[in-house]
Amino acid sequence: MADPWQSAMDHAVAVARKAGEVVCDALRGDRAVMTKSSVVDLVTQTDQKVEQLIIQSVKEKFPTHRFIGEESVAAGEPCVLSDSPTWIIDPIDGTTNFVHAFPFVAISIGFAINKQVEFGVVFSCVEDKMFTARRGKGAFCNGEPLQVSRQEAVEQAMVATEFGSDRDADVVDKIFQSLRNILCLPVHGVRGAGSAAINMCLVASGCVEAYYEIGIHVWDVAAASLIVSEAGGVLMDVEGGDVDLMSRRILAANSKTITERLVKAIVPFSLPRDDATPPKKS
Ligand SMILES: O=P(O)(O)OC[C@@]1(O)O[C@H](CO)[C@@H](O)[C@@H]1O
Ligand SMILES: [Mg+2]
Ligand SMILES: [Mg+2]
Repeated sequence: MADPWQSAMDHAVAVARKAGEVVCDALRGDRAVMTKSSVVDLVTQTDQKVEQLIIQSVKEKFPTHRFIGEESVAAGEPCVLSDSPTWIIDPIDGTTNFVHAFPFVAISIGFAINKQVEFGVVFSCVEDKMFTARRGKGAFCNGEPLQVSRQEAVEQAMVATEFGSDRDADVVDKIFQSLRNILCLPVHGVRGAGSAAINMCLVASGCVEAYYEIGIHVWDVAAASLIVSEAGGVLMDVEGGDVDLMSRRILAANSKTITERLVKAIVPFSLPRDDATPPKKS
């Protein structure tokens, strides 16, 4: 039976590539920086321009579809995932990297129906790596199949995480406690690309065994969550329960064995859910 969403996925790949050209052009020019939730939570006109490019392009082909876009939510749109076909968009995942021309920036486009991600596209545009996944049909990078690492020993694992943009001392302390616990398991190393989407694609590619973070948003991880699972990986909450893409917490890994060791090391804390934050519009 023909895949009813193949044309939508093809469109996502095409518009992600076009958005990547805009981002890479902007990397060669000036990048006016603005701030959002804190002085280190950055946004640029390129983030906003790319998100509008993607949304307008999709609306022309799929006028009844819904959207969750990082910069639209920042501007006051609700962050609500209904059963309707919904595009979950991070126009630039890794904006801080983009501002500093640190070469790991991704356009992330997830597509969900009945609250389940059906395809995911992450374009790491400086690397020119197009990561894709369709539910039940595998994960790929530039058309090559992806498979998570087969390493089951955490002591021989590489783990990815990020420090996030919260500079509250208590939150930073918890982040560092987790980092210390994990380093001392021990693990071979800890890395961070500066983008949740790229970190998760590194899990799917077998380059790191796991990625965890508390502070992410649904648009950071929706597309990459399917890329990880279709590459044979597992997704869960940092405390070991089912993953909840609206919870602002995620643990993506190559195996349950690795996740079980990491869950014991991570110091959990909770943040307001993405779908609990009231829209800013009056
Ligand atoms: O605001 P952005 O760039 O879309 O995303 C923020 C982000 O890059 O920052 C975190 C690193 O701390 C990542 O987990 C997340 O993807
Ligand atoms: Mg992001
Ligand atoms: Mg972003």
